[in-house]
Amino acid sequence: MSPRCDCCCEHIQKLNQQVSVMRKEIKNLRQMLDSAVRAHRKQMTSVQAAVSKMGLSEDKRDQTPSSPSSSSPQAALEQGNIQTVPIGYISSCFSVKNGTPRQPTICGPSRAELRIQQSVFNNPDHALVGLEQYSHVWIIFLFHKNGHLSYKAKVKPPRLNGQRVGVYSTRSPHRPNALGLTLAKLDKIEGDTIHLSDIDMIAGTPVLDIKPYIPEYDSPDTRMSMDSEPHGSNTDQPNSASALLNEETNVIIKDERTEEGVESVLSEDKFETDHSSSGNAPFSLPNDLRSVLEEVKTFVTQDNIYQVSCESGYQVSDPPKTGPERPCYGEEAYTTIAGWIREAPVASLDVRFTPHAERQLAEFLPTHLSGPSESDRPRFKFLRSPEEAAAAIRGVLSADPRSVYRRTRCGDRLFFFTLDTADITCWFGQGFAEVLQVRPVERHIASV
Ligand SMILES: C[S@@+](CC[C@H](N)C(=O)[O-])C[C@H]1O[C@@H](n2cnc3c(N)ncnc32)[C@H](O)[C@@H]1O
Repeated sequence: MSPRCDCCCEHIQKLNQQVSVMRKEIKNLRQMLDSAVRAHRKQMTSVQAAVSKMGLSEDKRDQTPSSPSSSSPQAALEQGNIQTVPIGYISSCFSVKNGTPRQPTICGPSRAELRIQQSVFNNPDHALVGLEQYSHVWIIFLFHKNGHLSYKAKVKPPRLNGQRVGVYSTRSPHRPNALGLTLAKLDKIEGDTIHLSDIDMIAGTPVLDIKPYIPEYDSPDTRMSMDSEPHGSNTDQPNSASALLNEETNVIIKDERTEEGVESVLSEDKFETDHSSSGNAPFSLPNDLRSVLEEVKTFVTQDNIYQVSCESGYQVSDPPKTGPERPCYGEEAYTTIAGWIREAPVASLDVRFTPHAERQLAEFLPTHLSGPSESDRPRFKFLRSPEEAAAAIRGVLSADPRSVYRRTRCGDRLFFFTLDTADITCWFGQGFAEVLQVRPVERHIASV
């Protein structure tokens, strides 16, 4: 190889310098291009989100079969975008979120009224005709007091004491479409107004829909018992032992759902009453299986009802933190729920009243009583008596209504909530809540 001359070397050096400058420029250009692409993508995403919010998404518009004008109500409906119109607003014994039961079954005497708006129907009372035949109704409503509309994929249910689970495995109010669903007791209907109890909605809650609760449609265990009605004669019936177990499992589910005592649910009376009350013929077992049924009953009414192994055909208890066991036979045989619903890490509390609080509560007049001499006494608007109010307070407090933060960080602070026309003050100790004061809410005294 011939030796390089000086000028060649110099030239090569210059070229190398130029190459390295160009490399740097290329690198810079790449970086600029990358960030421009990122910015563009971001912009596109937000534009797409805005477009789909308006119901004008390109993809979806192409899929619309009958191509109605994209801004028509029909197109909006087909794209899943509807303008909701509340059919009415809840008046209830809970005025603020604090102290409102987290689920309707927590506090039986919780009461509410719902008046159907005339702006929705010319004759709102017509829309309620026939509903009086049902004992319970589903109320679909908006969590209108969610404050900020933010939501997260994982939430911390208060009963899980800080543990996180997917929002769709909970009844959290904070969800993309702030819709609530409550199964309420239908007390009576007066014209355009429905009177409810067992509710967990605050006053002013906009209601979007009402549907009758029909166990045969809404409750898997009832669906099973309908299927099993013709057991005595049906040749397609499953073998008798498994039919028996299936039926019995239904009984267990009823117990879990209603949280009634095991004994009461497993009694023959209750079993038959449940069926007859839902309009079905009473379920009857072949005689030779009755003794087996008795054995099964004795077995499941033992303390370990939820710890029976799958081999015996019963549902295994779901320990907190683990997923539910699947049914051992026939998927539809019974429902399963997350273990923490039944066995939450947050224990229920004993509730007590100080003598002072008891006296204050007794001062409240039952709703139906009035008289000039007693006009200075506070009166409930929804609750029927001080006893009913005491039961409601017990229901609310025994479920520990505090947020996880309050419970863990400032457990010794006083807790205030309003129930109907009473302001309640209480405090929490280890395993209990004590009501210290029950005072009338000023504004209600003035308006009654
Ligand atoms: C956990 S949610 C459950 C509601 C319903 N049963 C459900 O499963 O969709 C019940 C809680 O929502 C809150 N809440 C009730 N009405 C509300 C409203 N209109 N806006 C915002 N939060 C409400 C109260 O704090 C109540 O304790």
